Amino acid sequence: MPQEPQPVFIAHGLTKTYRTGEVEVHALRGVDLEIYESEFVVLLGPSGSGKSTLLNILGGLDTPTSGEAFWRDHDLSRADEGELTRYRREHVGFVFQFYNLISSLTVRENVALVTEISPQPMAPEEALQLVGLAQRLDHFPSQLSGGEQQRVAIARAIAKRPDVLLCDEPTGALDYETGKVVLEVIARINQELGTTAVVITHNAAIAGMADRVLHLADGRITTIETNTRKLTPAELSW
Ligand SMILES: Nc1ncnc2c1ncn2[C@@H]1O[C@H](COP(=O)(O)OP(=O)(O)OP(=O)(O)O)[C@@H](O)[C@H]1O
Repeated sequence: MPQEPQPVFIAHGLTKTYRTGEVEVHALRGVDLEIYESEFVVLLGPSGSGKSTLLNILGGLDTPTSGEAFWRDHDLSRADEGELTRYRREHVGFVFQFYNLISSLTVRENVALVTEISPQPMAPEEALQLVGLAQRLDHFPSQLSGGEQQRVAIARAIAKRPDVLLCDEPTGALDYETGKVVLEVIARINQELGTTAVVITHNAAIAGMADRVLHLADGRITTIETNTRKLTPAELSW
C-alpha cells in the first residue's frame, strides 16, 4: 500500500506584525498550511502579500508574532536562535533572487564553503554536476552569466542535502530563457532528490510547474490550487 504523504511543514494561525515606531504592518494575518514531503509548492501573490515573510518563517530566518510553525515535529515558533541556526544549517537550502556568491572564490570553492559545515554533504563537484556546471568548477562568478551564477547558488543550497529548498523569486533577475533553465534545475532537484521545494514568484505562469499553488493576498492564503498535470518549464510561457 502506498504510504500517506507526510507533512514537512504545518502552520496554524501564523501572524507577523512588524512595528516601526508608531507604525504597524500586518504582514501575515493568520496563515494555516501543510506542505508535504517531496511536494513542489508555489507561493503566488502580489507584492506585499506576505510571501517572503512566510518563507522566512518556514526557513527559520524569522519568527512569527503568534501562531505555530512546525518543521516535522520541531516547533520553529518557539525555537531559540541556536536551534534555528542549526535547523537552517542542517535542513534548509535557500535560493534568493540575488546569488550572493563570493567573487574571490571559484565556483567549486563557493559550494565547498557550505559542504564544509554540513553533516552529510555531497561533493561540490556532484552538486555542480546536478545543475549542469561540471565544466565550470574553476571559474570565478564574474566569468559566469546571471543564470549560471544562480545555478551555482542552487548547487550551494542543495550540496548539504537539505530536507527543503526554499526559493524567493529565483528567476526574478533573469531573462526568459535563462529563467527557464533555472526552473528546470529546481524541478530536477525536486524530482531526483525528492527535496521538498517551495518557490515564491510573481509570475503566474510558473505556477503550472507546481503540485500545489498557494495564493496569498493581504497576509492570508486565499486559495489553494492543485495541478492535476504538472507542466515542465519548457511548456510554460509568459
Ligand atoms: N522588516 C520589516 N519591517 C517592516 N515591514 C516589513 C518588514 N518586512 C516586510 N514588511 C512588510 O510586510 C508586508 C509583507 O512583506 P513581504 O516581503 O512578506 O511581501 P511579499 O509578498 O514577499 O512582497 P514582494 O513580492 O514585494 O517581495 C509588506 O507590507 C512589507 O512592507
